[in-house]
Amino acid sequence: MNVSRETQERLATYAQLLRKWNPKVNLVAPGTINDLETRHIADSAQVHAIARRTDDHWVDLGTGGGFPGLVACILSAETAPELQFTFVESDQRKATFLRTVLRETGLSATVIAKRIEKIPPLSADILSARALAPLDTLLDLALPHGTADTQFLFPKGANWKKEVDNARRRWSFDLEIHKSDLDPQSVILELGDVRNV
Ligand SMILES: C[S@@+](CC[C@H](N)C(=O)[O-])C[C@H]1O[C@@H](n2cnc3c(N)ncnc32)[C@H](O)[C@@H]1O
Repeated sequence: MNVSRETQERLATYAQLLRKWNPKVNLVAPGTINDLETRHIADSAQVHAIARRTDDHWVDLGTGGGFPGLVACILSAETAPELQFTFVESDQRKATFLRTVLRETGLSATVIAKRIEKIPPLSADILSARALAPLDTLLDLALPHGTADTQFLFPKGANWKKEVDNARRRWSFDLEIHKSDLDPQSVILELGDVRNV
């Protein structure tokens, strides 16, 4: 990754903490921990690369161990330092992990350790979520936290076409499909102008 030394150090601190916490908190599937940099972090960096640079507030729902929100936060400290991040993660131990990484990397972001359905609207300019729910139900969770202009960014696996077809039954939206550089079957769905039909 072509990033500054400071960003490299922050990513290394994050990876080190994740490896330390993972056996107890299950932040990523144990079988994928060896691919942390090449899989989870690189996957999240692709989302950051697509995100608009001009916005104020990025919300990541169901952040878990930090994908893609915390990686985007670390990378944005270099590319878009004004961008504010909010992570919503209802699991208290995972939320504590996220706060620990923020403290150890010297970054600030808001961590809301509550259920997405229970919190007031967040007015996201950019809203991301990975592995939280199928697109149809994901939009139920995400839309209350967006605005008319929100850029929705959802990494999806091999099933993405089916998810889009299902979602079109209840939702209309502009869609741009970004192919993943890491897995030929995976994509990042970029949605805009999302409406209930
Ligand atoms: C499968 S994990 C994915 C974590 C991360 N986004 C990733 O891709 O590695 C889903 C996460 O969403 C959280 N979650 C699920 N439903 C939620 C809800 N309604 N409100 C807040 N967090 C939720 C879970 O605690 C879990 O950490």
